[in-house]
Amino acid sequence: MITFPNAKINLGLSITKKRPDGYHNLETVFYPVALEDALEIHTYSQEDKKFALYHHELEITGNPEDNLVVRAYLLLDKEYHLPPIEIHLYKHIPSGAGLGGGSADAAFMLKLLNEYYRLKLTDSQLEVYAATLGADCAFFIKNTPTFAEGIGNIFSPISLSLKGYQIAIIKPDVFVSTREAFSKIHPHHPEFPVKEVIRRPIEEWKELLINDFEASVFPQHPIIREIKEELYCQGAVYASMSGSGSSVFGLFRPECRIPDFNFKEGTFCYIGKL
Ligand SMILES: C[C@](O)(CO)[C@H](O)COP(=O)(O)OP(=O)(O)OC[C@H]1O[C@@H](n2ccc(N)nc2=O)[C@H](O)[C@@H]1O
Ligand SMILES: Nc1ncnc2c1ncn2[C@@H]1O[C@H](COP(=O)(O)OP(=O)(O)OP(=O)(O)O)[C@@H](O)[C@H]1O
Repeated sequence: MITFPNAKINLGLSITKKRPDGYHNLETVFYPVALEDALEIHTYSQEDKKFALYHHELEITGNPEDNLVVRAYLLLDKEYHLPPIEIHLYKHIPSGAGLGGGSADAAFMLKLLNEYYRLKLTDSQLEVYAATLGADCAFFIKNTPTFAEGIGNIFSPISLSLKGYQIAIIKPDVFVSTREAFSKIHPHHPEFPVKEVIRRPIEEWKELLINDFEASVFPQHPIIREIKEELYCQGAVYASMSGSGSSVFGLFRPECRIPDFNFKEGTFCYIGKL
């Protein structure tokens, strides 16, 4: 059975408080984007080991047992004693991009196992499992535009549709550590709360909708700021870094002709429709 885990972008991201457990409270809107990995599982015929993981296309660092799809499988296996499986992960969403690729893979693995082995878990139950795998993992269970607060795990649905808009996602060949990015933030409540700005016309977002990580990440990696500026030069109605970087997205009106970008070699570029 196969599924297609998709990326997310953050529309606005305010880091409001450092918590005693070391994590941070934040406010953001998660919006799904059709940039997809492919994730396929089969019951494994050789029963001498629990799983075999094969990656294809983009590289993923780390040991197989640390891969989030494997962690998702082992989490459900602990409770439901699943058969051994063979996993094929075709990676197209770049890692360390702020696009939630690893979290999406994990959440889609939970949904896939639920369906394949008829575990009959509800979305709420799947969200509880997902939340133990990563801060923004639970979003990908329902995978609809969502306002998130808490550590990124308390959700309220929002009625926001960007249908018809085009999106460009550009990721330069630089890595931003999410943990390190959080450590450089001075948490504060925003002048214009994300939840309110998002209800305003998209033309107003440029001045009001802020990703707090940009202020600390741009000085260290000026190329990310340059990409954002280029997206505005090319006609984006709104552009921002996603998550803690290093990707930047630009939203373009349905009728706008997105040019062929000419970024440095090694830059990841995706152009699609919302
Ligand atoms: C910044 C965002 O991309 C916004 O969507 C996400 O909140 C990041 O989510 P993620 O990559 O799934 O993050 P995790 O893998 O859970 O956490 C990585 C590290 O980031 C820090 N972290 C993460 C989320 C959060 N609300 N506060 C934090 O301080 C913690 O040091 C944590 O060890
Ligand atoms: N299935 C997976 N796909 C990608 N990375 C994975 C996966 N499993 C574990 N990882 C590890 O997680 C790290 C972060 O990858 P991820 O794709 O989630 O990017 P991210 O940009 O940090 O996403 P986020 O928006 O959640 O911050 C990688 O460096 C990698 O070592």
